[in-house]
Amino acid sequence: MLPLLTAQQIRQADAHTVITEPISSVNLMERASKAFVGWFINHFQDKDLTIAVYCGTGNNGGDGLAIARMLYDHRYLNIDVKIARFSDNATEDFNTNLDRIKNMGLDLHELKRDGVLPAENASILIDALLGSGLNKPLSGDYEQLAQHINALNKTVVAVDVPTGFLPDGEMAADATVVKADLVITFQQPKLNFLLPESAPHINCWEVVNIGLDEGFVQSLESSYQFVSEKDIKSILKPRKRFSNKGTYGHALIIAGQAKTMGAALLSSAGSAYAGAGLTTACIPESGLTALNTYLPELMAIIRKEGALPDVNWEQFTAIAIGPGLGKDTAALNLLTAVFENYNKPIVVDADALNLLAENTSLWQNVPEGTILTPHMKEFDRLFGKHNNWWQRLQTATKMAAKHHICIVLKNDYTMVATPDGKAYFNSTSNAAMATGGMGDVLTGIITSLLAQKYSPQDACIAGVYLHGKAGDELATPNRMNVVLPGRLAQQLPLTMAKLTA
Ligand SMILES: NC(=O)C1=CN([C@@H]2O[C@H](COP(=O)(O)OP(=O)(O)OC[C@H]3O[C@@H](n4cnc5c(N)ncnc54)[C@H](O)[C@@H]3O)[C@@H](O)[C@H]2O)[C@H](O)CC1
Ligand SMILES: [K+]
Repeated sequence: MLPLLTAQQIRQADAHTVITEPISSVNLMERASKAFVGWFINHFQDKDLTIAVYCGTGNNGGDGLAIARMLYDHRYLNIDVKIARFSDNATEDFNTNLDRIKNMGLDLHELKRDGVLPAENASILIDALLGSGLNKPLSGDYEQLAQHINALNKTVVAVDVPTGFLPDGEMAADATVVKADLVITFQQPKLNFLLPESAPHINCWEVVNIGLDEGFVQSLESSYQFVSEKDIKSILKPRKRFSNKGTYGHALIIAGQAKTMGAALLSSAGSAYAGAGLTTACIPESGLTALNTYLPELMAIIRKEGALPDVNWEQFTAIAIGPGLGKDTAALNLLTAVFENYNKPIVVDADALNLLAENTSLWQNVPEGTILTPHMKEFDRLFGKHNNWWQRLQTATKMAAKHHICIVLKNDYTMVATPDGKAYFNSTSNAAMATGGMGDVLTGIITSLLAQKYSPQDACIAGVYLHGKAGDELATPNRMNVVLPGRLAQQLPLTMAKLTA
């Protein structure tokens, strides 16, 4: 796992590295700038590019000066450096880099506090005005300059963090931020890059390693982790020789109404293709033909109107409830019965989440390790209205700890909050997957992994990763505009085989 640190923790790691490596802070700046330049020149290979580097007078600006110098050394000769002298303060490393760049033959301009905005002929702008040191929203000269840069509509590459973007914490919805086509960020993605509020400000980001002390970073025991393929490979267990269907558990999916059988079929397919030994769908009688036709490998328990189905709860190694279930009394009775009769973790999705939100007394019977899989609206129905995703992240970790459950809060970087108060951000999935039924398949996958005896935490982290990875494998090489959930389910055996090989 890659620990995701707050800006304050990154500063600590920075200071620690300077002392223990040891390396001077200006050399750490040199290393960071070199890493930026390495990525930049690989992707912008035309040395005739006209580049303007906008520098503040803090360390982000110091990076900007070092980057300009290094690009010039790499024979990018059309470089113009603009220094925003909006503050009387400058850091020592900024000043050192200013001394280094003077007399190199580059164009250096100073922008004063007089509000005159600079003309701009360059095609690429490097934003090194402010970075992770941002301590208040942009105002005055910085805000005007950021608005001016945005109005130019040029390609912007930001150093570490776009100017005005808060790396972590609650950011005002109307904050002025330099809009970056690309952010080349140091050491790790900043937490707010992973939240939807970043969408208007950041088109994409890349991480470059600047060699902060790994041991120290791990010792900070960050509450936030970024999940990588390596982590999933260590979670997933290959299927064994001499195993049989009993080895891989029996999942029960309680889902669907006459009109919403698709949700039951897709979640059951997710479970079957993710490898549960047996998958039984608990569905209304009207859905039986559809079930048998769609996937004959599935088994059925029929729900008759007005009666609870006769279920031998203990025969199932995992149970999911919710997709397409509806919110009528029958659905509520079923959910109540599941909570009362089954004391192992239960996957609660869709309508079952809404029922839980409306019937808070149900909470007392929620088994430990239970997994909730809400999207944003379901999450807010459960836990109250939130104004932004930072708030949702805090609530998710708090509620997961309070109720000893896992909460899978779905989005581009789906976060899994766990009973120990941590949050794991997923790194797979793509916009082609934004289509109805995708969440049903995810519920099936997580239930399947739970049935196969993965812990609730591992089932969530690996399930979310596999779901996104299967979607990536389909969408990315084929440049597919949309990936349908049923097709994604069929991809799972291949995705899982590659990760367990
Ligand atoms: N470990 C690392 O990741 C390294 C990071 N480097 C670079 O350093 C910056 C952070 O530098 P810092 O000097 O702390 O802050 P900034 O340059 O972002 O800001 C300078 C200064 O500006 C003031 N300020 C903050 N907010 C505002 C505002 N809204 N309006 C006006 N002024 C503001 C405040 O006083 C700040 O201190 C990081 O992003 C990297 O680019 C190192 O180069 C290598 C190690
Ligand atoms: K910046």
